[in-house]
Amino acid sequence: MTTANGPSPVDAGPADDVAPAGRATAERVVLRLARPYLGRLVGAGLLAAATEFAGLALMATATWLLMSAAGQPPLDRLTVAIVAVRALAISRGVLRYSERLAGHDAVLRMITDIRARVFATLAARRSAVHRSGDVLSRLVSDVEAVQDLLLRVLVPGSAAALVGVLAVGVAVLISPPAAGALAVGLLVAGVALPALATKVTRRSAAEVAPLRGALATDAIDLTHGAADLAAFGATDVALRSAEQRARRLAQLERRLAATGFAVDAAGVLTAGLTAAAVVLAALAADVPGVLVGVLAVGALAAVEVTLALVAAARQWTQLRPGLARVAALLDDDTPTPRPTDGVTDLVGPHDLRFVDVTVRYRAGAAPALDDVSLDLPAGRRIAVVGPSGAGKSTLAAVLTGTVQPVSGRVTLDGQDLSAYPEEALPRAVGGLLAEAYVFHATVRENLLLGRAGAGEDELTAATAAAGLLEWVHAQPAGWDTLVGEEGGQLSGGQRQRLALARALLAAPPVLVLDEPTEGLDPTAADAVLASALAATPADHSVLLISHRLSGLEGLDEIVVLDGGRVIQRGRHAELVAADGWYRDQWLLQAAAERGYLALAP
Ligand SMILES: Nc1ncnc2c1ncn2[C@@H]1O[C@H](COP(=O)(O)OP(=O)(O)OP(=O)(O)O)[C@@H](O)[C@H]1O
Repeated sequence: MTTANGPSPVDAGPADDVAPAGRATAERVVLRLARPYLGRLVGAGLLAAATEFAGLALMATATWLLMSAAGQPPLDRLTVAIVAVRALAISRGVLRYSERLAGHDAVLRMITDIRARVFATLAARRSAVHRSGDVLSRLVSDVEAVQDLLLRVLVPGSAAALVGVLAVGVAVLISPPAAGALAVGLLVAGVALPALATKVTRRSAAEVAPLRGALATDAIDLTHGAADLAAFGATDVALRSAEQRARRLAQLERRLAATGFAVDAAGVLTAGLTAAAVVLAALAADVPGVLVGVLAVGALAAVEVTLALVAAARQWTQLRPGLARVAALLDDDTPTPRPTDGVTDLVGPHDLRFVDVTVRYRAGAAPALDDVSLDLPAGRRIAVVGPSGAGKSTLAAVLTGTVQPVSGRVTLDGQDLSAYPEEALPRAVGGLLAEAYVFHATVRENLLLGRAGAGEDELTAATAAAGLLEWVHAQPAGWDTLVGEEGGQLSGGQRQRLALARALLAAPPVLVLDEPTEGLDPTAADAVLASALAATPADHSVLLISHRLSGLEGLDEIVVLDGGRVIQRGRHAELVAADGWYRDQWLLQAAAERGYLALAP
């Protein structure tokens, strides 16, 4: 069955690696999210700058101390420097610790907030088309990208820039020409080299991110699909293509590492050349020998600190795709539709209507639903039938709000479905959707997902209606029987019955049943459909999607879809009496099932 949980038509969604044009840049979105934590982050930045400056001052003071001590001056002339060296060494450790504490505290608070938002957005966008491996790696690594942007790019980057400016300021007091040479060196280390690092990293980084996503998906496919791959003899091919991707990734990462080393070497060279230029400028300006030494070591240390900007730039380039995805996911300025007056009460019967609904999954593609109209007042029971790909599951997906029409209206009690808060809609419309998921939990827990707090009688009634009660009673653990990962310890039919029982227990006023008897033999299918319909309260409406035409005699209307269009509609008796798809299919299925039953022991 084709899963119709597609996106709103033509919506590329957050899979885009780059934030859509016209939207705020990823960094701006992250900064907006960071606003509540700005005070803490600025504090962390200042502490980081103080740490680096303490390190720089330590090197300069220690140099002064060593060079002065070589002249064997009276000890009291050195006392202040000795104390300063000790104080700076200790304060550097304390400052670094406080900086890490403040930075991580701010970022971890913020990340908790962002993670919750990402989960909420993904959950709300039930339409997300991404595959589980990709989503999983996004949840983990993209959110970490936000953390890294702050902790490894912005905080150390701004601290390095601040320390560079301070170092030049102090050098000016000793010798302006030496300060000029230092400024040039710092500009090379803090501006030119980071720009170069960004340029050389960008292209490979842009290819690395999607490759990592693809590899995560490969891992899921190779493990979850192992049995099918083996059955079709396709394991080698799948492994080969995964290995190919892994090799390409390794090649790109090697190239990234090599260019990274080259830029690092240029950084070391810059530090040496800057120190040499500072020394020459200071000597030319007749600066005393000890201070020349202090300037030389100070210049080396300052360039070293500023080189942190190279690492920050490199990191930033690698983080950008992830940041763009998180930003695209969270930068949704469209306000969540709030319930308008009178739409909050979703308990009780409802009147649902499709008016000229057209759905298109891709711009330019044929519509999956084409001008479809339906009336589903309270208590009415409709079946939607049609050949594979006719648009049946798409109809259910529109109904549950996972796919948005490109034109036409879907209304619940006269209000557009989109006017309802996403979290409230399932209380009114829901049921057994395509590819229902069975959780690795007990039968009871799987059922209670339909209605938390349901009593034993309700569990029994729903399970009996789905034809699973006998099986439950036959299990040693009864309701507490574990069903295995994705219901793997159940047969296909039992899994389907369990999902149906859960939908019947949930009993939303508009019950959607997408192929409720799939995987059951004809006799069982007829019995289960009849008991499921009988178990549904009379004032609840039902939209049944089925490829089987048996058991539809009692329904109020049968809508035949083909290529997204309604080609026939009416009651079963009318449709079998008229020429057309329904009659042909009915005769074919009846003959096939008679043959099946004749063969059955
Ligand atoms: N998520 C999606 N993205 C793109 N196209 C889709 C998506 N889901 C369905 N389609 C397309 O929309 C059309 C209708 O599909 P739909 O799943 O609604 O058919 P169906 O009648 O339920 O088929 P089946 O009986 O085989 O499940 C098909 O052409 C299908 O390829």
